[in-house]
Amino acid sequence: MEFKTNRQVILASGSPRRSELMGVAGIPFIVRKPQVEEPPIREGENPEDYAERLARLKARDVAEGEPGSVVIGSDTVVHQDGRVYGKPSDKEEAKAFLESLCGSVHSVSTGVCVTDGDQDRMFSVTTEVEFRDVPGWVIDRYVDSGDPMDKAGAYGIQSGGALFVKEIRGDYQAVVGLPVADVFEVLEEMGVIAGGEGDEP
Ligand SMILES: Cc1cn([C@H]2C[C@H](O)[C@@H](COP(=O)(O)OP(=O)(O)OP(=O)(O)O)O2)c(=O)[nH]c1=O
Repeated sequence: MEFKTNRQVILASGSPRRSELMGVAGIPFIVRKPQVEEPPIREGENPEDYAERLARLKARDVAEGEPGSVVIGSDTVVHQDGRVYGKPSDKEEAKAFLESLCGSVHSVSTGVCVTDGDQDRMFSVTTEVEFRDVPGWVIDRYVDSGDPMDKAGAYGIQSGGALFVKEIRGDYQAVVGLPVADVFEVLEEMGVIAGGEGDEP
């Protein structure tokens, strides 16, 4: 499956997972990596708003140099009871994150910003993920694999982190990093996807 777009669509992301999801959905796109420092969450800011703010920073950064294009920025934040788990800074932190996430439910919020350089469309998608209790040595083995290090909450649900999952409620793709069905819907509403009503097929 491959859709056509009437404008260049740019994914403002260095994440291979996000590229893969755009490809699976058949949306033609190119990649530009945003050059932004991710600021920390503000006092009193909720995680969904934070994820949207970062998504907007990324989209805006890339959109500046790409007039006429539609740019998609995204950010994924893992959180539980008001505590935000970003990417772990080292293996010890990855282990601590996973130990506290195991045996309970946490939320994964992915913020998205789609901008045409003029208007920004922002939304976020939150998925609940329940982790089972996993023996300490399994966590150690997973941390040693290195997989957690570039991922929010120190796990990849699409990779070794799958071993922790008891149940998920919501959009799996949003946990991996991009709620691709929602992104498609926004692009369709913006008239970016060719072949819709009133368009030549
Ligand atoms: C929870 C979870 C996160 N992740 C990843 C998705 C994101 O790449 C990363 C969260 O960090 P982000 O800061 O959202 O994204 P990034 O820095 O990797 O990429 P970019 O800003 O260039 O778009 O965690 C998974 O791959 N699987 C998961 O199950």
